[in-house]
Amino acid sequence: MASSNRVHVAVGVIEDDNGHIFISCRHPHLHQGGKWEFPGGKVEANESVYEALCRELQEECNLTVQQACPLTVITHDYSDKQVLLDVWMVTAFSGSVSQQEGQQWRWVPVYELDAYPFPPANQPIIEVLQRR
Ligand SMILES: Nc1nc2c([nH]c(=O)n2[C@@H]2O[C@H](COP(=O)(O)OP(=O)(O)OP(=O)(O)O)[C@@H](O)[C@H]2O)c(=O)[nH]1
Ligand SMILES: [Mg+2]
Repeated sequence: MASSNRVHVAVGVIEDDNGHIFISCRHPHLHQGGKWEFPGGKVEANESVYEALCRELQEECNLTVQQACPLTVITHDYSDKQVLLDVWMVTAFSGSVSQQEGQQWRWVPVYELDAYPFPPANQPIIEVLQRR
């Protein structure tokens, strides 16, 4: 499949003051359903990645991004879909954060991330976080 079919996704690793990371469980009917994820979603036309990150985190988590910086970029080919994950570390935010779309969610310490099944594309993100 041509690279233009690759889905560009803005992904936010949100860390609270205790060093815990916000994760939620994807609805079963979605792509990679039942796996845990970092919040985020597709970058729309005419939108920067940062704008997409802010919009998705507002929609999905009721979180207003105040500061974020790029963490890593991952391309991954699933059998049914090609993705480019543009992963950002959210270092300052406001809002009463929770998952807004009925998904299970929790804050977990970085060393516990291994205990959760994530989509295969996420493994490098977890490694980057654990190496910091
Ligand atoms: N949000 C998010 N998506 C991920 C992660 N890892 C990963 O492979 N993806 C993939 O990225 C793609 C797009 O993410 P998404 O489903 O959140 O997109 P979205 O919020 O715009 O959803 P929508 O299509 O319902 O509007 C999905 O195919 C999903 O499987 C992750 O950690 N977080
Ligand atoms: Mg999403």
